[in-house]
Amino acid sequence: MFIGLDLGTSGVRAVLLRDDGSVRDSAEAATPVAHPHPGWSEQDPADWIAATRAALGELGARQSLAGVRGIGLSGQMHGATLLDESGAVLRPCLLWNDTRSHAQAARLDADPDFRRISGNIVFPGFTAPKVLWVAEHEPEAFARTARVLLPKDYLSFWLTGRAASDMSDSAGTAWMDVGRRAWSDVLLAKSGMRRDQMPELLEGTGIVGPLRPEVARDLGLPEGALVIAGGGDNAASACGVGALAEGDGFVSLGTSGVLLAARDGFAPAPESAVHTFCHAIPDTWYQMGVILAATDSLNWLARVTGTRPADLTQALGPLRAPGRLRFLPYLSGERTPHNDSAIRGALLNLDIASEQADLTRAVIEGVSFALKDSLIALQSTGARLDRLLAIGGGTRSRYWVELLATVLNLPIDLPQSGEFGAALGAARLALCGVTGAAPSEVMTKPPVAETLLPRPDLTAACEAAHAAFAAAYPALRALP
Ligand SMILES: Nc1ncnc2c1ncn2[C@@H]1O[C@H](COP(=O)(O)OP(=O)(O)O)[C@@H](O)[C@H]1O
Ligand SMILES: O=C(CO)[C@@H](O)[C@H](O)COP(=O)(O)O
Repeated sequence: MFIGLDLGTSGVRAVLLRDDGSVRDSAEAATPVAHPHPGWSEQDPADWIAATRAALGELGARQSLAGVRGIGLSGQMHGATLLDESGAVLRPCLLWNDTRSHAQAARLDADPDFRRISGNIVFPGFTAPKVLWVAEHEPEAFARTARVLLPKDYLSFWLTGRAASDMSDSAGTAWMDVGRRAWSDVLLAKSGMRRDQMPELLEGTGIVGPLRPEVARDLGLPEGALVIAGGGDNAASACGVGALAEGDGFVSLGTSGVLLAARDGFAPAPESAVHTFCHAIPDTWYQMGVILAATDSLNWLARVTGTRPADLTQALGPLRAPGRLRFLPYLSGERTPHNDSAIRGALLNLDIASEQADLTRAVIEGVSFALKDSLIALQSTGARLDRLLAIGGGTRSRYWVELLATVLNLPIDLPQSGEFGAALGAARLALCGVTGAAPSEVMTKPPVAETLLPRPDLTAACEAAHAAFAAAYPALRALP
């Protein structure tokens, strides 16, 4: 048996896989996020460990974990976890949606070597500018930094005692030569870092090592079980839904919104503000557009209206054409296509008659229009997407998925209920890493429960509303 552990922003999810690759069970535990100042987003790595314990504890209460041979990891990308010489955490992890390092990111991005070697814009969410922010604002913590680890790699370090990362997650640091799948000494030096502060780089199926005996006992796992490097959450999700080759892709409605296209080769296009990263399997890459607040936008509305996201979407009834109420989902700034960490969200055309359901529709329309901007950016790089598979918590709303199919003008497949996300991908990477099975055999596409087609009666209205949405960004940006 194999376990996949996905360290998401909102929690840790554990999936138990049988040796034949089928899912036996899963469990999850929540992790808090702190926003001590506007634009800041942090987590305490101790909470990741507590949530891992809780999720595995729940799994172990229902299933025997004695036969587990491998544990694969997946996680939210880009976070900077700073450790001292002894391996102790120096400060809370600065997360992917923390935009405080915009000035440092702009400075690094102005040096053409970063885009040339890493193939990507240096977004404020990436790891390098965050560590530079620490160097400039918390010099004592920086001086004591012996190692910087991504969130799932910190978990891997705690599990095994070895500091290792995988290509797909490390591609989001801005320190990597993404085409050559190696750390770039040039980019490290230009951000004041040294190679000895970096973890060893493995492919996603690479073996990090066996569990530390005390950790194995703590988690109720067998002592010989191997930890497998795994992947950043989007690459791992791609493994979970079998998006491995050109033409395969998915849309994810999670905290962030992601539109991902698998690519056979490395074809960077930083000017489009899409991300070009290594896939979690060798010699493969992918491209994606990322928006920073997808279900986070709905969560914001739920919070301020004192309700729950599911209650908001369940109250919607059948799909309607977008009205004039417009939401710009830039609550945490935006990556694709604007690369603008200073921009913030907006509600336009509020009316005295606007109801809560109108706000809900406007929010999920705004997120869908932002994903359309990502699709346009992806298509400009030559990525081909004829249909998409939809994953993430937001897909529990059929209204949202049908709207998205209509806005993107692409058929969207909804997988049958069950596991198909990053935790499954991580477990599949563990299976391949331990047994040597070929990823193409193991990482199959999920059975489709339903395909939602663009609604021809609503496509023109969605196109017009998207055009109005796109025109609002420059106007919003120009405001003092
Ligand atoms: N019925 C629903 N309709 C719309 N959104 C939902 C529904 N149920 C849950 N969600 C959203 O799904 C989110 C969690 O999605 P998930 O993909 O697990 O996020 P992440 O991986 O970023 O932690 C919740 O924060 C919530 O906003
Ligand atoms: O920043 C990115 C990708 O570049 C995000 O996709 C994070 O990796 C977080 O993902 P979720 O918690 O929304 O799954």
